[in-house]
Amino acid sequence: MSSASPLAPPLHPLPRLEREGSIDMSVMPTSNTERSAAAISAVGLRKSYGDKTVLDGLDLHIPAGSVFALLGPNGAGKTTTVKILSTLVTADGGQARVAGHDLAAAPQAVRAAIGVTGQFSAVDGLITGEENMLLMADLHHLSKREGRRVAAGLLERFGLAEAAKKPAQSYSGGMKRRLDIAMTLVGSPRIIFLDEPTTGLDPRSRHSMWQIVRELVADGVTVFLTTQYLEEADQLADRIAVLNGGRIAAEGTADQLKRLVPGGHVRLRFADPSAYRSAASLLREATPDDEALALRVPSDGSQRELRSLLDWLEATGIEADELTVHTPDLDDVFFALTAGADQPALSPEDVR
Ligand SMILES: Nc1ncnc2c1ncn2[C@@H]1O[C@H](COP(=O)(O)OP(=O)(O)OP(=O)(O)O)[C@@H](O)[C@H]1O
Repeated sequence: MSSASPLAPPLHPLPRLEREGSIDMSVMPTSNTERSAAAISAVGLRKSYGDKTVLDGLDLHIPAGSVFALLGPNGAGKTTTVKILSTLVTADGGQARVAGHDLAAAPQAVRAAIGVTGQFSAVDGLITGEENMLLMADLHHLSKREGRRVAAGLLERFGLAEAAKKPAQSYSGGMKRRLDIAMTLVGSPRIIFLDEPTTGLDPRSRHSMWQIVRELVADGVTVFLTTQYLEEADQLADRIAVLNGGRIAAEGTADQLKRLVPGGHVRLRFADPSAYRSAASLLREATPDDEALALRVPSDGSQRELRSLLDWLEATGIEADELTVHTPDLDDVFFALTAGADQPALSPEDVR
């Protein structure tokens, strides 16, 4: 499996949208032969339970060595996607390749290349953290000596060395999650699925989990993350996809997604009241704030729009003392894109 830099340019840039227009819900193209090597790719994945369609043609392309976050409201099908891609559940239709292996034709090879942690924890509470690790080492057919070496190293790395001889059921939620990930790493997987890894954790444990993810990625591991926390996706993911109605409603970097919803603006602040007044009279689309001597100019924050604003200021000889770009946050994007899901959806205005 070749690796690709997480800093590679966007594989399928989102289309530019009309500023005042509605959100483009179109699915981004995913079957492009010019793509870089994928750790995970899927085309047209489908899954129904009874007459409920959970996945209705899911397309994915996740470059090796990157973090991909799948967001979606409760019941959107995030866990179902993880279960399919990790061979725990079979899809009704579509194709997927994980670590270069076809999911349907070579599920054993897929299983050997991946690790899965999250909502279905593998931790046995009745035995110690160390015993859990050694059990894992046995499952991976490591020799006793090698198993002890790997277990000790991982327990140390995840801050569990002191608690190693205590039963796992005495661990805090954060410690259990760390043990779960440590157990997954015994097999040195190149791809890890983390299904809601920080749900229920306090902020400190959440940050320590984020650090673990960053370290995994620095080691070249590909991380497929599902999360309810938009900040988590924002912090960790190279690319984020929002799952809604069984399909990917939008996909891109956090910044690209934020540009999808209206509400972004540039704030120009002036020290000189006369400069402020002339700018306000010329920039008709701007919302003035007389008290702060500031103008709020609608903008998607793109380089093109910023350049045209700066060019305009230059041409008119108006000098702003401060220019700040404000993009909507991921909450805005999430609410806007998942309107129509099972629970009441809010418009971007409602959440601003
Ligand atoms: N084994 C099953 N049998 C029947 N329905 C199922 C089964 N597994 C999942 N579902 C249904 O499929 C839908 C998607 O479930 P899934 O757990 O994938 O959602 P999710 O996005 O992970 O949600 P959450 O954020 O709440 O964990 C839900 O409506 C769920 O009830």
